[in-house]
Order: sequence, then C-alpha cells, then structure tokens
Amino acid sequence: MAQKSMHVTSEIGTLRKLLVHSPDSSLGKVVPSKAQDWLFEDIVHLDTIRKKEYDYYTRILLYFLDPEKIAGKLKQIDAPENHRKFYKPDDDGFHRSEKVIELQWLLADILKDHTIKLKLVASVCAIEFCSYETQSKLFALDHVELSKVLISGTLLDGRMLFAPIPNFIFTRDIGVVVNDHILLNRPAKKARTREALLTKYIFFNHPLFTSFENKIIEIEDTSHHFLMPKESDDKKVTLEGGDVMMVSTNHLLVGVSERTTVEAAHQVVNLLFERKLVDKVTVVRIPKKRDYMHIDTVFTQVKRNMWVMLGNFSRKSIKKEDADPVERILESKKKDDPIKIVQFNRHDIDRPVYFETLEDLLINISEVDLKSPEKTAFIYSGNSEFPYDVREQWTDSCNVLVLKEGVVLGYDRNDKTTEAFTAQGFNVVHVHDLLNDLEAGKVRVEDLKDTVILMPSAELSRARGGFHCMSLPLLRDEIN
Ligand SMILES: NC(=[NH2+])NCCC[C@H](N)C(=O)O
Repeated sequence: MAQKSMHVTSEIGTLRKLLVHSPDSSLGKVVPSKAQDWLFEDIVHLDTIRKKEYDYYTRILLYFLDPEKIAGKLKQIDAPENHRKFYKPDDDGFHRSEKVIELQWLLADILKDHTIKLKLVASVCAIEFCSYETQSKLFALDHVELSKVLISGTLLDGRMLFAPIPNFIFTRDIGVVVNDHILLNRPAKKARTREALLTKYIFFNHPLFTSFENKIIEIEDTSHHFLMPKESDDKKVTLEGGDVMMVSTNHLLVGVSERTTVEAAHQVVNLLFERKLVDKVTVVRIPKKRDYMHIDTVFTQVKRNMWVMLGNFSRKSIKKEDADPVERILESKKKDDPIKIVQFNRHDIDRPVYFETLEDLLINISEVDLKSPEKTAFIYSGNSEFPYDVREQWTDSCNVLVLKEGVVLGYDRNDKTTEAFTAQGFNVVHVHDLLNDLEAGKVRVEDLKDTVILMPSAELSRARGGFHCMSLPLLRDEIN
C-alpha cells in the first residue's frame, strides 16, 4: 500500500509531518493597549522568543521528523556568521523541510500564481478594509514579500497597513486532520480571522495538499444565525482546532468552549457522520473562561494510557465537595460550571452516552478505543496542589505535544507538573542537553522512552499557548 501523505488517527502515534509557523515580526508589534484584543496578556520580546526559545522547537522537531536536515550539522547551522538563515522562512538558507512545514513558505509559494494572488489580496483587503490604492500596491509586491506583509501587516519600509496576526504560531487552531480529511476552523476572535483566510487558500491551492482534494471540510454560518438579532449569539458557528482531538480512528472529541460554539459542534457531528469519517463524536463542554479557552488547555494525551489534565475537572475534586454540605453549597457559587460530556454514536444517534467526569471519558478512550491493557494514569497540573495547579495550567502544563508515544514537549517553567511526570517514572531532560547528546551520538531518538523534553518558555508562554497549540499534525503513524 502506498504511504499516506496526510493521515492522523490519534494524538500519540509517531509524528511524521506537521504545519508550523515560526514567530514573525507580528509578535514584536503587540502593544500593551492591544495585548488583550490580540489574545496575549503581555507583550513579548521578539529576539528572545525566536533565538532562545522557538529555534529549539524547530531543532527538536527536525531531529525527530527530518534528521537529514540537521543531525551532525547543528554547529554549522548555528554558527554566528550564518545569522539564523536556516530558521528564516524568507531566506535562501531556510531549511524548507517537507516534514516540519512552515506556513509562510507555503503562502509565498501559492502567491506565485497570478489568479491566486489576485483573489487572496482582494479577500485580505476586504476583511481588513484597505483602500483600493493599498490593494494595488500589495498586488505589485513579489510573492515572498507579499507573504510577509499579509502575515505581519507591515510593509518593508515599516508602514503598518493592518493589524499583525501574532497568534499564527498556534497552527493547531487553524484546522485538524481527521483521518485523511481536514476540518478547517472558523475563528471566534476577530484577531484570528486573517489566519483562517490565508490557510484556507493554502489548503485549497498548494500542491503539497493535493491529497486533500474533496476532503476539506468547512463549516458555515446558518440562516439561524445571520437572520437573528445580534443577541442570539448561541447560534453563531465558530470552531477552533484547539477544541478538536482525533483520539482514535473512529473517535473525535469536540470541545464547546469560549471559542467553539454548540452550533459548530452540532455541525461537526453531522458532517463527519454523513461522510462516515468516524463512528463516535464526543462533545466536551468546558466553562467559557479565558484560562481554559480550548479543551487542549485542560487536558492532552501523553501515552495510550496516560493523560495530563487540570485537577479542577477531576473526579477527586468533585468528590471532595461531598465532604461538607455547607461548604459545598457556599463554594459551589464560585466554582466553575461542571464539565458536561456527551458521546454520539453514528449507528445509534438518538441514544447518546453521558460521562460524569473527564477521567471517565479518558479512561474509556484508553481502555476501550485504544485497548490499553494497563490501568489508565493521570498526571495533574501542578501535582494538583493549589495554587500551582492553576498557575501551571495558565502556562500550559496540560498542553503537551507527543513526538512519539510517551515522548512529549512541555514548558520548563511548570515545575510541579514536571515532578508529577517524574513520579510516574518519566525521564526529564532539557532540550538544550538533549540536542547536545543527540549531536554527540550519546543518545538516539529511537531509544527515547517516557520522557518529558523541557523547552524554554519565559516569553513563549506569555502568548498563551503550549506546543500542542503550536503544531498542526498532518501525518502520524497508526498505533496498533
Ligand atoms: N489550541 C490552543 N490552546 N491555542 C492557544 C491559542 C492562544 C492564543 N493567544 C489565543 O488566545 O487564541
């Protein structure tokens, strides 16, 4: 059988291809007064985020997914006279990996085509309300420069035409591969609208994605929404990839959250069932809160039988409330709405299954869908100790990316969560040391098992996303 070029059936199969976007100058343009609108809580230092943080992500991804590009060459690549050109998408020396795929590079590629350029410039100018003159000016730019301007919003001479899209590094939210299809998002926040537009053009037009022909799923507003008065926003259709998880060949999770609406989840269930893409869709409703934003900020998978999650949604914290009824009643006023979990089965759609707690669902996935013979284990954010649990969740302790089963990338600042990994028998290694050992031949990627790779995070974490958010997996090995 020919090797599939785009296929994802789990969160934990060995990662072979993904889409990323390295921090462009947008991140250096976030101003305090716009930080919240642009979905950052703070401003970040561009040079640090690039050189001291994100470059490590690129290196480790290439080491695992496309080693020919990097193994044994790091010293040369990082020599000062090379000025990081290996990491710069618009530079001739850019790595151009077809495994660790950079969106800006793909965008520049499709803009070589006259018709696509025309359509995309007009669409961007329409959503950004540009003048006709600006539109003509943009159209006159060459494809590489135009790709930069469409992302950063700024011309080479420094003139700002429209807002940057600093959240473009969170490629997860753009779309999710469901078996051999891709489900595109519909962002809830205005700050992320242009991202969705640019990537839609890439998926429909770039030759790398020909295997997605007729397999791109888009969701649309319904007349229920656009004919209604403005207040009835519950019919709005928005969906972000952080709320979608392909947990097994036949099973997709969809979060209903600050970003993804009930109406969108409803459409996803129907669209996927019509196409017989999965048998089960579980809708996980979490409180609409900035801290949580998507389901992947409160849990992600580590191994077939292991998950990292926020204890607030744990069976234990729900039980604790039974202890003292007065306390429970008073406390419950300020507690989050409980999580609600409903699972639909394509063959018996009128009889959904309800799960009481998040752990019940995750155990069911591990033991029923993934047939794990071992007991399911949970690692809790901040080891479930207040206030570390919520502090570390805020800096994405629950948002890890699996490179291969049991080998995950996480932030180095979440100390208590890291301790909880150690208690489960995990090795902990800093990416810097791991890269040195890999280059020295002391360690091989194939030999790594049950390991948390700690990534520098002082600046990156202020953008409010972790490595799960910074990745759009396109190909993962099947797990058996
Ligand atoms: N899948 C995720 N959790 N993505 C995180 C996105 C963070 C980004 N600043 C936002 O608020 O949109």
